[in-house]
Amino acid sequence: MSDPTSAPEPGQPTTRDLPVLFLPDVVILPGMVVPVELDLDEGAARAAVDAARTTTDDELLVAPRLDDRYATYGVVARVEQVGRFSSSRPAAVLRAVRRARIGSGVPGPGAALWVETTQAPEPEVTERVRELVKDYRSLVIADLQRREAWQVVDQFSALTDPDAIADTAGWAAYLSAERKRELLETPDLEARLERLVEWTREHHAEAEVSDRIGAEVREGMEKTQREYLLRQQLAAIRKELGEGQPDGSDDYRARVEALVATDGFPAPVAEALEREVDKLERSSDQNPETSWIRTWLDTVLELPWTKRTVDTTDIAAARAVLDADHHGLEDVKDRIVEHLAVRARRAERGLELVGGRGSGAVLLLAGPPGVGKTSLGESVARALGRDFVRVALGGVRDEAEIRGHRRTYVGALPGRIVRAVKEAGSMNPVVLLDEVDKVGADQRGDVASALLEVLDPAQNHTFRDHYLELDLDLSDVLFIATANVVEQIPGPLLDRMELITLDGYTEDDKVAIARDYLVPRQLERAALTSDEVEVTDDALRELAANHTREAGVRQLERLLAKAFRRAATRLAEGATAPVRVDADGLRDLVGRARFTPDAHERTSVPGVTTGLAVTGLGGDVLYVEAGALPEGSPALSLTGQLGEVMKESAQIALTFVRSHAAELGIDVSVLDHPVHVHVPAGAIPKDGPSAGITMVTSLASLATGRPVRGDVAMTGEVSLTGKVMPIGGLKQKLLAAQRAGITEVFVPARNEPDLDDVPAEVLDALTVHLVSDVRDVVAGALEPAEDESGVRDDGAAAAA
Ligand SMILES: Nc1ncnc2c1ncn2[C@@H]1O[C@H](COP(=O)(O)OP(=O)(O)OP(=O)(O)O)[C@@H](O)[C@H]1O
Repeated sequence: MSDPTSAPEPGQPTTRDLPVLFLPDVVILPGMVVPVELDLDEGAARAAVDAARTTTDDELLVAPRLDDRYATYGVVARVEQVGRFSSSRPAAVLRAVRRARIGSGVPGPGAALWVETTQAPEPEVTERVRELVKDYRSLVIADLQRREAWQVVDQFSALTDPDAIADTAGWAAYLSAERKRELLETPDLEARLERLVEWTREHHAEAEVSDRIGAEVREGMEKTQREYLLRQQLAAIRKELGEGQPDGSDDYRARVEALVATDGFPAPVAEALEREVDKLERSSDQNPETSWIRTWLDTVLELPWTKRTVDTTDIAAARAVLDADHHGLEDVKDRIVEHLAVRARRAERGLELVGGRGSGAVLLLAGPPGVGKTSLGESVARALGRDFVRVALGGVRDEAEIRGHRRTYVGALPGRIVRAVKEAGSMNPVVLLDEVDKVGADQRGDVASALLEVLDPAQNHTFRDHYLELDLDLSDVLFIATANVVEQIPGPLLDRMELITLDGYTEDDKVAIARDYLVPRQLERAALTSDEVEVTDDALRELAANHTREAGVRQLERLLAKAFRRAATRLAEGATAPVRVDADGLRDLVGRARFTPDAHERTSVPGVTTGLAVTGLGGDVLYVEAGALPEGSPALSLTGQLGEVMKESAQIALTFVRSHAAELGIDVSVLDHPVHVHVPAGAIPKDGPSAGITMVTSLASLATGRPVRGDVAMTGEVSLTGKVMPIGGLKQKLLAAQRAGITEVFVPARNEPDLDDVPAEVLDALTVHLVSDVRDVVAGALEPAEDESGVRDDGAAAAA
């Protein structure tokens, strides 16, 4: 046991007995100055401080109080001052001087507990220690900005002794009492610094992460708060201006939630809607994107995602609807009904519709204007109990019209297909694609290929509109296409469709259609009744024959409308009802007849022949004129906007006539002169091979000087050897011939089967010559020869 009152000899490892003060919760390291409350621990603190007064340097040992054992080390501390805290509780200020090992308890004066203490040896300052001190310093300095570190920095900026530097850890708020105790109990400087550096580095890294997170959170909060404030202000300004709800996002949220909750709502669409509403709620009103999002939401919300109508499966009832809406067209109605029956059956068996002709996928109604294609489409919808929409494709040049513009375009819209479905209000409407022959392919993307995707049952259950960016199921849509000229439909598109042709009506048909459908409808439009206006069949026939010359009934319907407007005016002016619309009175009501049979007049000159052609407007008569040109002109001049094929026909015809002059009874010298072939009307482009025999006849007529008979018309391709080859559109051509007042026609023998489609009424009115050699045409079509001299004179006249 050592002398408790003597101070340690310098340089000696000293052992002294000192009163001890165990402090709970705090760990004091050498170098620290701390106040201690004296009432602490039921007077034990006061006893220890009092006892310290009895030692040489007013010293005592301060050590942490542990739960499970005695601490092995403490610090020797000097009592600097005894007084009161500002709270007036008694306290002492202790300065911790050095580390000391705690030995066993010893008896001592006063109430205090005394122990034997051994001063820790002077630590060795190794190279490693210096490095560690450097690390520690730099870590602490890096931490300068951090509040937790300031006390430490404060303490050690003046220090040079590594041991003292290491013990500044006592101030570090980031070290737990546990760790500080460990530092206290590690007298070995190197080991102590190692631990300290490791823990400081750990803290440093953690602090960095938490700083970063803190900064991000702060920034985010500032931004949201700012936006919130701005929006509140904006709402207030709007309210002042009386502009109402500035931001309908709540409204959208509710609408979306209500909609996606409906049965069978497609999940991907629901997701997309929710995503967009989220976006809307996050974005501010000034953002241009906000209005795009709104428009998009409006579009998607208005689509009939889950709505569909139930098809009428009663085929007889469907037929009855078609019959009620349209006169005649028996074969067309048969085909439509068959198509519907197959569709219904496939649907019942759960079979998919497949593309290709006759597959039942898409109907194509082809024919001239006004024959009822559009109204048949409407009828089909009515027969099935489906909604009906018409999509006009005429003049569509841009793929985006079909498939929509991407949303990033200014004023972007969904394509026509999506708009049609929206307009229909159900997912299984009848969509009439009007005038598919008028779509074009150009540099802006291929309209036809977009349509292919729409019509192809293999693809159209996931049709993707650029604007919606969602899959739309079109597989239940019944597409019906219409076209005037089948040849102008892009091949791949035509391949997917089931073609039904409507060739036009006979005069009898027109009279019946007018009487049963057009007259009642137009009377109603003019607010007239059948008691007020009486229309005779003769008047209708006269209108169909001489006031109009068309395959369909569009013009006829217009003239009826005109007649009824006049009739209404007359009634208003006091005429007595009923006003009679008869053949004689037509001139007053609709003006003069515009079409009178003119073939006789046109063909009275040698070199002019009546041909038959099919145009976009249906069948028509067309005249081929041949004339001789003066010497020195090109051998063959062709005018009338003829296409390549038609020009070749003219050359073939000329070659044939020249080389068979003798057989045809022609003076070949006339044809040695240059020849001009013209096909009026000059403004309309024409093409095709079917005017071949007409050209031969014209040239033969020119060369013989014998005019072509005015009651004759013809159609047929010709070969260089004079064979007559088959042509298309026979029914339309014969209808046109009858309309034009022709009574005899020459047609290719190989077209005979097509005569089955021609209405009996037309065949009754026409004498049809089936020919396979053009010489028979020439023989039958030219007026009989007069005497030799007369012929020459006529020929010369025509040539001049
Ligand atoms: N067989 C018919 N029975 C009754 N009405 C008919 C018949 N054919 C045509 N119509 C009537 O003639 C009018 C013209 O028909 P529609 O507009 O359907 O012709 P379209 O062939 O579609 O012509 P476009 O090719 O110009 O579209 C309609 O009012 C239609 O009801």
